[in-house]
Amino acid sequence: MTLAVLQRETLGYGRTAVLPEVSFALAPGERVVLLGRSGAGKSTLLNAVHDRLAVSHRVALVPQDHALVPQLSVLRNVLMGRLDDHGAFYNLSNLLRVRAADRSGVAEVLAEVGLTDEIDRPVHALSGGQKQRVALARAWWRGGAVLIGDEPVSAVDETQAAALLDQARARFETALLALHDVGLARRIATRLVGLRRGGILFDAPADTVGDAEIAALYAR
Ligand SMILES: Nc1ncnc2c1ncn2[C@@H]1O[C@H](COP(=O)(O)OP(=O)(O)OP(=O)(O)O)[C@@H](O)[C@H]1O
Repeated sequence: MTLAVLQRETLGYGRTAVLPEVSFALAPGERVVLLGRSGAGKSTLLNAVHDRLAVSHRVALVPQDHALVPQLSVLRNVLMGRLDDHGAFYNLSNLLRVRAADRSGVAEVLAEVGLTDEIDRPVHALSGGQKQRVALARAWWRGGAVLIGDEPVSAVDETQAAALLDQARARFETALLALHDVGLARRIATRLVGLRRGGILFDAPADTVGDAEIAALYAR
């Protein structure tokens, strides 16, 4: 069984093909990490898989730019992870006055990502790493079958990144992530996919991909 399949599909923008005739499948229980140089097409593939999956599954997304609302508090940004669970009236009234149960639920995920003291601060006043952790907390709050993350721990230190990826593993059965840190990729991935020059250079179980294969991805 697979959650999402691309079969010889050409992904790109307008008339520009970034990944011509690419094939990729994601199965339940897999933690797939995309590796490759900047511009190799990791976000392009991730977004294509997200678009297909989101039609039929609950997906928690951590986009590269975080997609937060800077003027709103951390609490309200995290609440947005479940906007589509409720009707407009619930969401609007909750925006004005957050229900106690929602606040305490969000406080729990904020504690996990180390943002307890930031719950009422506006997002624009946070550091880059704090903003990234708000985006992760929103995904934790949303939950779902699959986590899709585009460089989701790029702005935090390595120890924090490892802890956050461990949380991701505990919370989501299946994950598709783009990461630039190979050590972190090896920590979480069951499968590694290397993108280079408009195609997939390797797609294999993580423990079968050698360091030389990974180094070849980044060679000039
Ligand atoms: N919205 C867009 N419109 C046109 N071209 C785009 C757009 N987004 C990305 N591209 C191009 O597609 C190619 C792949 O970009 P993509 O963002 O998928 O790479 P990436 O591997 O995720 O890079 P990075 O590690 O820098 O995030 C690049 O050449 C990029 O310039």
